[in-house]
Amino acid sequence: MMAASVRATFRLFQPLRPVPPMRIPLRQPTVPGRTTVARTMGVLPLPFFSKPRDFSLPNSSWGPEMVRLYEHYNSQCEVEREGGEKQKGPWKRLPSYNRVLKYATGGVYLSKLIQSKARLFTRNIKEPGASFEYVLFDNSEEQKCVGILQAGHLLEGPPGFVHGGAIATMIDTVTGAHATLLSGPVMTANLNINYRSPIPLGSTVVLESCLDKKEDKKTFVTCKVTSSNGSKLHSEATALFVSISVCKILDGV
Ligand SMILES: CCCCCCCC(=O)SCCNC(=O)CCNC(=O)[C@H](O)C(C)(C)COP(=O)(O)OP(=O)(O)OC[C@H]1O[C@@H](n2cnc3c(N)ncnc32)[C@H](O)[C@@H]1OP(=O)(O)O
Repeated sequence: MMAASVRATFRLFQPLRPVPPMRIPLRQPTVPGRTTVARTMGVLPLPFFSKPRDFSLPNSSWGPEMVRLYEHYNSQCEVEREGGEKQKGPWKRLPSYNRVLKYATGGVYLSKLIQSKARLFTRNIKEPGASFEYVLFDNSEEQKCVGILQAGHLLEGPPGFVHGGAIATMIDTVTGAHATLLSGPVMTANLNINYRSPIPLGSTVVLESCLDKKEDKKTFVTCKVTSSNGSKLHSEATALFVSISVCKILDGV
């Protein structure tokens, strides 16, 4: 019964795009001599619904390079035409939440129904600036996705530098989000990374994911991690994502 209702809710799934909150019919008590009136309620009471916090907006832990790069891409999300009219620009900022499924269903605590303590790995540390501070921007025309990452002190690997697993996590996150935008629900099948130069802890880097090719269920992307001014190559990667059916995840794959 629960699995069926979860599956029904999942039909609303739209990767990285919020859907409006569910409107639930609420029955009024029947008044003698009148028919039952149904009205709708905006959202269900807590704990089932709440407004998710977008973690990809600037906070006080962001350093000048992180802010500069954010503003660089954010200013291209909306452009002003000659008459002062605003229109969509080439880039789109992707909002980010600490529960993927909660967001995908417009605030429904779907992941609570599946696993109450589940949190997105890259958004599970509350202290701002301590781990992954990042924001993603997508350029659908150029089939590119950019991630700006400020790597916090909890991501240490070699003394003073970022852990290779943390770098892999961010590459997987940027390429995974990109592949999802390109192909719908996917899972990482293969990720190959060459680490070229270490990333100093606390620094800001840019991850650029580009579509290589699509073949049936397979989406191939490449990714480069560079210093914030682009002068140093830190890592380069290739990744393969395979399209999956969302029901497969619910059935335990
Ligand atoms: C918004 C936040 C974004 C975060 C993104 C994070 C993404 C993740 O981390 S996902 C977690 C890590 N990944 C996993 O756990 C995946 C585990 N693996 C699986 O579930 C499955 O093996 C899966 C889904 C990848 C592929 O299974 P399945 O759907 O049965 O694919 P299958 O039909 O066998 O293969 C499809 C094609 O892909 C190819 N393929 C599958 N796996 C691989 C692989 N590892 N390497 C190379 N090719 C592969 C097959 O050869 C086949 O190719 P072709 O069509 O040319 O014959």
